[in-house]
Amino acid sequence: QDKKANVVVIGTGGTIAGAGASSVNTAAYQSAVVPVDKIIAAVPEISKIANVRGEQIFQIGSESFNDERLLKLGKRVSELLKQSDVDGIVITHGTDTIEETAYFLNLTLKSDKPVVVVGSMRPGTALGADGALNLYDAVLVASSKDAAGKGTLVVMNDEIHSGRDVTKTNSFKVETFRSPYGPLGYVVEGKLMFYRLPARPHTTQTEFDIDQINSLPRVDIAYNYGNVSRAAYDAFVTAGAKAIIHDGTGNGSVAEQIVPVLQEVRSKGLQVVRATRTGSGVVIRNGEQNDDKFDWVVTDDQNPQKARILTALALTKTNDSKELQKILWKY
Ligand SMILES: NC(=O)CC[C@H](N)C(=O)O
Repeated sequence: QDKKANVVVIGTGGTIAGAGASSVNTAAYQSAVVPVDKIIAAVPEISKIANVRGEQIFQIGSESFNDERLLKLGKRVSELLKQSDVDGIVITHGTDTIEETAYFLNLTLKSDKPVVVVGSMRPGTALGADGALNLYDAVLVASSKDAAGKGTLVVMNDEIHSGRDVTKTNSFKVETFRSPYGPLGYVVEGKLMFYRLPARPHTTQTEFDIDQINSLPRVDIAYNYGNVSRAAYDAFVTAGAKAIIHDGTGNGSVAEQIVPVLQEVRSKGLQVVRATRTGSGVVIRNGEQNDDKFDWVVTDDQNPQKARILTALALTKTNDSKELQKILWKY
């Protein structure tokens, strides 16, 4: 690179901003305590690859992300992306909900500039801390023209993932982020190596624009298991949900006592979205249940938490179940 890129690192908290009482605390520590400027300063190698400045937007565990914070983050990223003196963005983020934030940004940002979400599984104080290298790699990706136009990316553990696909699969290991179809590429020794491209529309190719969205309709997720009852569904209806993601067993199957509940939910105007709790695969329309008859919709391969994000965005555009189904299959 002849000229160093300008990258803004937005701090939101998480373990990458965490600190433990001792170096052997790899999994027990306080997250979201180290300011973003201190996290950047701890990796002086970064100044050789980019001009970086930090901006602290939140200092939270990512489990505490809500729609309001998601919108605030998205709007700030969008604002920065419009500045000619900003070439790329890195967001330091707790890993628990990275996949939701990354999918949301992937669907709503209107820019080709690289946006990279990064976290760590061990705090900076731990033996084998992974945050410094992850941050270095994230800045590298955010500075690179090769990463432009590929949607919002998640960089962790030497891998570059699409924000659409990536999901956290292990509660404590460094090797926790996986995409069902593999990462888009690697970052090794300061080099980006891409092998795949996202097939689904993202960022500039979608109908969702963060600048135009000021609130998200309430969408809840009802987890299913043996002996499941209607209690959660009723509570979500009472709370004012506009859609319920039925986090179903297997292929989004519905227990016999829940079938009439979902019919009732739909008759009250809420959308019913069948998803799978298995962690992978697509839910087949009219497979386990007659979706045509009940006017329910199915997820494609989005896990329930990603389906919640997409459904909420879809409901800002339409409340027609056929349109919603098309959107779930498109993105
Ligand atoms: N590894 C992590 O980042 C987890 C810490 C915290 N629960 C969070 O998601 O922010």
